Amino acid sequence: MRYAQLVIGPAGSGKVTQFSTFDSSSVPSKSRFQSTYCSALVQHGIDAKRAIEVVNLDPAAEHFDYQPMVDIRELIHVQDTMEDEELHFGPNGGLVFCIEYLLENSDWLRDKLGEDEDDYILFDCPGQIELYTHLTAVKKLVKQLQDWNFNICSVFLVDVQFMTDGAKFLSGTMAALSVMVNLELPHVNLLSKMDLLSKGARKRLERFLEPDTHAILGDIDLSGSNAFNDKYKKLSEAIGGLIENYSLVRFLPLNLKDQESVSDILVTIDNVIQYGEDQDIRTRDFEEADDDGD
Ligand SMILES: Nc1nc2c(ncn2[C@@H]2O[C@H](COP(=O)(O)OP(=O)(O)OP(=O)(O)O)[C@@H](O)[C@H]2O)c(=O)[nH]1
Ligand SMILES: [Mg+2]
Repeated sequence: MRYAQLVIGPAGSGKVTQFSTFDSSSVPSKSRFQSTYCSALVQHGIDAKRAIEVVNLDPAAEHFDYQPMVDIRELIHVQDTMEDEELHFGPNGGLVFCIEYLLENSDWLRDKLGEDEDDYILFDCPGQIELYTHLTAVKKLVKQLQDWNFNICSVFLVDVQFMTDGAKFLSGTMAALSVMVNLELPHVNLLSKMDLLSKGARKRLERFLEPDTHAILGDIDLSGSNAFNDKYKKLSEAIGGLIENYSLVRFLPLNLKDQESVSDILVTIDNVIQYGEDQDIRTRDFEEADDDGD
């Protein structure tokens, strides 16, 4: 088995692009702040003597100091699709084309990934939300990875600054739900950039973290009765009910400045993709044998 996180989320949510604060040759340091999810996880892995690799699937990524294990830009760059005489894509169509091109050339990816057992890989994806909410290319890519023995889960990052009031929280939740329904993968939602919230904002957010629709709806201003408000209220309640009844969408706060937060998230995701279970079984067997006096 191999293990993978598909790291997705809107542009700027903090998935990876900048590795500028990351220096892979440096000594482990618990205090240095890693500015994005992937770099924080890689650094956490180094501190814990655990190999966590990154594969760059963002064909528009500019530059990073860190060398990813595989880089889609070696196969195709979004610039290629925009400058090509026939294709002439804009940046968004170009991104979609690149992911489809990767699918058509999946042998390239398979060879690059190799076949090492127990690899643990973060796939950094582009921040174009349509790729996850309704297009099929990423879904097909996931299927490929599963065929190549990857236990994979999607990790959806949302910038917490866009989630601090009821209405925003509902819309972020709906985005997460669309991704979950489309990808059909084990799924973890993260609120990134927790370090940027004030104490007050953090407190307000806490009410939303356990899915309590009343808290969320109470936060939406529906005072004053008019035709729009009445309809809007009904709609919000219906959406709230959907979220509550299915208990589907939960968000975990991620604070990259807090090592404990990073390690809690990693443990949660490891459980989801069953990373480490084989090792556990092996230890347990060993302990049982020991009890028998062997
Ligand atoms: N303070 C703070 N800043 C963060 C955090 N995570 C990311 N950032 C910053 O947010 C900005 C956007 O982060 P990126 O990693 O480029 O975002 P992305 O999700 O990869 O975006 P796309 O590649 O456009 O899809 C960068 O300037 C990061 O340094 C965080 O946890 N805290
Ligand atoms: Mg990025």
